[in-house]
Amino acid sequence: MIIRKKFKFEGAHIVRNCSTKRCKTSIHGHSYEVEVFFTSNKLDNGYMVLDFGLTKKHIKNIIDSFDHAYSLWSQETDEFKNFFKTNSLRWIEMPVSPSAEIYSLMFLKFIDHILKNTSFFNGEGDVKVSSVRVHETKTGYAEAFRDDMDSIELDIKKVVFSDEVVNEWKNKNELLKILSM
Ligand SMILES: Nc1nc2c(c(=O)[nH]1)N=C([C@H](O)[C@H](O)COP(=O)(O)OP(=O)(O)OP(=O)(O)O)CN2
Repeated sequence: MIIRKKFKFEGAHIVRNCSTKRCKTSIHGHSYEVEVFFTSNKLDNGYMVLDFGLTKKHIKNIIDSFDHAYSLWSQETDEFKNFFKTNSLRWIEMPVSPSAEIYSLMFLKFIDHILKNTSFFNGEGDVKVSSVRVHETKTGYAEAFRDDMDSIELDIKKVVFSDEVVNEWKNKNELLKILSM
């Protein structure tokens, strides 16, 4: 059985080295929709794969981190990076350029890590994230599956959230502990 929970964020970026000129040369934003798909080998005591409510804790925090935020590629120049870090409170620095493909793979990895390091107490089975679909526009999305997990090097421990982003996390200390595992 598979369930899906939808999240959204309003984010800004540049995707360097892509083919589309506007996309690679100018800061622009999207109203992203993120669909997260979960599977399990059994249903919990409420006959659910995973109560949707439980996804609104740490998983929602991670995706919402990118809301009203600039996704900053770590290979930008120091001048460019410093500009964002000194003039905008909400930013995320990431080791790979923020295409829709990368958002979907990165969220898949974060959610997989969170699920592996979270205990559930209502008879849940082996709950796994099976894929993450990131709609960048009304017409285009990317979807990352578990088989894609090692397709490119993307270490989530190298993703840096600005202080403002972290300080807005609900259950901040719990999530920081999970991310440090
Ligand atoms: N495979 C990908 N292609 C493109 C990505 C991406 O992440 N993965 N990103 C972009 C740009 O960010 C761009 O802003 C979105 O491109 P596009 O879908 O062409 O946007 P439009 O609104 O112009 O498209 P419509 O056809 O008008 O809906 C580019 N490509």
